[in-house]
Amino acid sequence: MCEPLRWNFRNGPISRMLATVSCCKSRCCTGQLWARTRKNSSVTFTVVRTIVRRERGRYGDDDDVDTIDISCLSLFSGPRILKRFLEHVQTSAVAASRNKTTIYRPERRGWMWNYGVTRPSRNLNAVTLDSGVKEQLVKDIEAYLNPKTRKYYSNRGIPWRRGFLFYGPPGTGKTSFTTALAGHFKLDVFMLSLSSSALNDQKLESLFESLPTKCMVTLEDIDSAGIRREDMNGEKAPKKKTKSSNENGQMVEEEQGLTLSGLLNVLDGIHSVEGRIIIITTNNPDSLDEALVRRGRIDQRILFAYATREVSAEIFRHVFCKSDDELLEGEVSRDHDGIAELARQFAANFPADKLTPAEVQGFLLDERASPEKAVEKIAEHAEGLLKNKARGVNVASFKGAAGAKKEAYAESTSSRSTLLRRLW
Ligand SMILES: Nc1ncnc2c1ncn2[C@@H]1O[C@H](COP(=O)(O)OP(=O)(O)OP(=O)(O)O)[C@@H](O)[C@H]1O
Repeated sequence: MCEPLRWNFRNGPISRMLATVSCCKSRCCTGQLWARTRKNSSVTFTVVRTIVRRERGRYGDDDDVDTIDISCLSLFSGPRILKRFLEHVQTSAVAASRNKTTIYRPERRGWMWNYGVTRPSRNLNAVTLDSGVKEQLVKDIEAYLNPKTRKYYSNRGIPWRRGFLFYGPPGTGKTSFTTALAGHFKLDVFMLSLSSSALNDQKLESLFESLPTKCMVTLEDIDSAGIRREDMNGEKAPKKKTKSSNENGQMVEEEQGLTLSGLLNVLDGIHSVEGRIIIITTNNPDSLDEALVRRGRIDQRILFAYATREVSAEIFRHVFCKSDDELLEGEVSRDHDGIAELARQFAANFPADKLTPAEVQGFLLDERASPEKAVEKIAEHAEGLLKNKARGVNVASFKGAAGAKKEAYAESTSSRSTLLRRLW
C-alpha cells in the first residue's frame, strides 16, 4: 500500500461528496476510483481507506478545511494521477452544481445518506406566499448565515442554529419553498421522513452526525411519525425490536421507531451540528409536542395558508406570462399588461382562502391554452371543488373522471382533516 495522500480542500463539492460517500461513523470508506490518463489508457485505484476530517474555521464556512487521507493499493503511475483525478472531479462537481440543488435522503437501511439527487434550483418567485412572508424569511436566513452572526453567537456561547416550523394544509408550498430557499442560499438539502419505519434513534443520530456544516435539514411527516414521549417517571416505554443488518452489514436486533428524546437529542444535543437550518413541515401543528417546538428549537413558525386573491393573481401571472420560446404551435404571444388585467379579473372571481395554491396551479395548467377561459371558469370550478371536498371527494380537478369509480375511491381514502388558517 502506498503512503496515504493528504489533501486539503476548502469547503467545496468534493469534500461534501466524499463526506457523503464516507458517512459511516468512522468516516472511512473503501472502493474503486477509475480514471483515464492523458494517453487514454485507464487506471484503477483500489482505495482501501479514505478519511475525511473537518477542521472548522473560526468564523464562517469559508474558513473550514477538509483534510482527506486516501490510501490506495498499487498506484502504478504514482500519486500525481490521483491528484489530477480528484481535481477533475472537483472542477466537474463545481460546474455540475451551478444553479442546482442537491437533495439527499437516507439510504434504505437508514444509517447513512444516499447519493444526492441534483435538480435545477427552484426560483423563489415560483412559490407564491402572502405578501411579506417570503421577504421576511429570506432576510432572516441571510442574517443567520452571515459570518458575523456566527461570530456573535460564538462570542456569547449561544448555539448557532436556526429552526423553522412550516405548517399548513397539503399543497400550500411547504416543500417547494424549502427547496427554493436551499437553491437561493446554495445549500444542500437533507430530507428526512420521520414516519419511515426504517428509522430509529440510533440511525437518526448517525444521520445527523454526518451532516456537513451549513446545510438545510427538513423533517417531514412529523405528525404521523408516532413519536413517543417516555413516561413522566423517566421509565422508558418498551420498544419493539426487529432483526436487520447494521451499518457494517451484520445482523443485529434493532429497536424500532423514534422517541421524542431521540429527536430532541439530535436537534440540540451534543451531536447537533452548528450552522444548519432545520425546517420541520407539518399539516397538523397541534399534534406536536410542546418540547419540540419551543423557542431555541423552533425560532419561527410560518403558516402556509389557502390562496388569497392576491396569491391567486400571482399564480395566474406566473402560469400565463410566457416567453416566445415557450409558445406552442399556433399560440400567440400575449403582452404582459393584458395578462395582468386578466389576473385582476381572475382574482375578483376567485373565492379567497378556500383553495390551496396547488389546486389553483393545477386548474390554471389545465386551462393554460386560454387565460380568458380560466377567468370565466374559476368560480364554477371552485364551487364544484368545494362541494366535493365537503362531501369528502377529492378528485374534482381530474378531467374526464370516470365518475363513480373514482369518487368511490376518493371517498374511501380521503380522511385528511381540514386545517383552517390560524394564528400562533
Ligand atoms: N404557494 C405556492 N406557490 C406556487 N406553487 C405552489 C404553492 N404551493 C404549492 N404549489 C404547487 O403545488 C405543488 C405541491 O406543493 P408542495 O409539495 O410544496 O406542498 P406542501 O405544502 O409541501 O404539501 P404536503 O404538505 O402535502 O407535503 C408544487 O409542485 C407547487 O408547484
